[in-house]
Amino acid sequence: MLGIWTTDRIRAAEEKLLAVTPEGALMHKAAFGVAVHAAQMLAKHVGRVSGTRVTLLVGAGNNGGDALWAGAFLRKRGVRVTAVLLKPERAHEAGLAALRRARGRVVTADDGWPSIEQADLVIDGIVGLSARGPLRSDAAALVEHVSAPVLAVDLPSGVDPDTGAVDGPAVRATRTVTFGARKPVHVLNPGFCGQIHLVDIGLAEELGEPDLVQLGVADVAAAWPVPGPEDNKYTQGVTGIAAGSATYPGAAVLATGSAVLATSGMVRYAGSAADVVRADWPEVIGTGSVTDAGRVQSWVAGPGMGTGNEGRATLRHVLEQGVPVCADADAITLIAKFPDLLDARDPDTPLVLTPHAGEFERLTGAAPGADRAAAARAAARRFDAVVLLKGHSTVVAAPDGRTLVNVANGSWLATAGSGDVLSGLIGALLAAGLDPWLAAGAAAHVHGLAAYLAADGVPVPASKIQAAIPAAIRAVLAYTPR
Ligand SMILES: NC(=O)C1=CN([C@@H]2O[C@H](COP(=O)(O)OP(=O)(O)OC[C@H]3O[C@@H](n4cnc5c(N)ncnc54)[C@H](O)[C@@H]3O)[C@@H](O)[C@H]2O)[C@@H](O)CC1
Ligand SMILES: [K+]
Repeated sequence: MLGIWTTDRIRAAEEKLLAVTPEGALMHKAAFGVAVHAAQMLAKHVGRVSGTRVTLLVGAGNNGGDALWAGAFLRKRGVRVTAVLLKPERAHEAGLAALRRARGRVVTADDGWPSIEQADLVIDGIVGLSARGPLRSDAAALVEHVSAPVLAVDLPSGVDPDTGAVDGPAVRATRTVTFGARKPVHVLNPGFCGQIHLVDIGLAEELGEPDLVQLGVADVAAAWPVPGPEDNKYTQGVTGIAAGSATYPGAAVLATGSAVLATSGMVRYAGSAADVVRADWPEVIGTGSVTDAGRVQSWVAGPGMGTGNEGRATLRHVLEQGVPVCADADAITLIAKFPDLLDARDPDTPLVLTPHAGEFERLTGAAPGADRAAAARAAARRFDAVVLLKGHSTVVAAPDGRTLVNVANGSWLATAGSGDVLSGLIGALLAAGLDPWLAAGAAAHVHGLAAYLAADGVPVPASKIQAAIPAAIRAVLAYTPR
């Protein structure tokens, strides 16, 4: 698993490291990394390094210090460097001296416009770990002038380091070079960060347990149920799907088919779309109602199920069965409307809720807000359930506080029926006995990958995302350690 640490934790780790490191050493390492990446970007965008123009946007803290030192290193490669100082009297002293020694130009913000407009590359050292609130007006004005590719130092200025929220003008970086460890902004708002590169400054030993994690492909491969010689159709779990209706069978077909494709276990469908489901998926055992569905090891309830009395009775029944439940779409709306439905649940059996922002608001009474990880964590505690909050970055929080983020490869998942596909994957993994937090995270990973493979750069309907599930699982399992 790849760790992500909040700024408080990073700062605490840095303090420990700073105490045992010669003064300036960490900043030199960080700035050297910035300079290397800047040179790479110049080579890529301009075709050469020497003779190009780089403009540094320099704030009053160490983030600006990094930019100034990087500028000094770039001077040695023949780059024409101009530093635009937002607070000349508070600019990082040693960094500024280094740039001056290297014969870099230094101007104030008022005189900075031409150099920003003419730059081949802009290095954003306005603000880093200590950023608070929207960019101040002088910084905001500079940011709005930038049209060249931007390399952000540590994180793009104007984007909140701990939540990724943007409230006003912000840097849209082509590349972000960060130090020691990734911060929440890098996974919660990757769109503003561009390509993210981590420069090792020796922080790993001091960091401790991460605040957020991202599942690596090897983690998903290790978790995904693969049958062994001893397994049969029951040992991989039986997934029950309560979804869709005779009038709207689509959700049933999407959720059920995805469960079929996810594992080698069995799938039962219960509802009025049974005939349509069987026509598409002959291996599925279909019944008209959850009451005569037979034994399952997990239920998926909700997609296209309706929010009337019938849906309510169905949801109550599946919650009473004492098996893990993935409650999606209409099931979330029903729980929001009738919270006592959750009384039917055995508190020791896992529940996974998969709201998008609107459903989240319905469920909890408040929109997720700027801090989506904190919102998901609070809802997970409140409902004693795994909460998967959908978005470009999907956050999955467990009641015990474990939180992972799944970053989408593009936005092709934002299409009708895509959520039904996800719920089927989660249900199949729950039936196979995976920890519910890992099941939701692994399903989100494969779902995103299937969308990416199916889309191949163009819009794609949910049925094609479903059809790409085997290719996505194949790609993931290629990472299984042998
Ligand atoms: N501490 C360390 O050991 C290291 C720190 N490094 C760099 O140091 C940075 C952190 O430095 P600092 O803690 O000095 O702080 P920053 O450089 O992140 O920011 C501090 C300055 O930004 C201003 N500021 C805050 N919010 C603002 C806003 N919304 N609009 C405009 N200005 C705002 C503050 O008034 C302050 O002057 C990291 O992001 C990283 O770039 C690296 O050099 C690696 C080593
Ligand atoms: K920055």
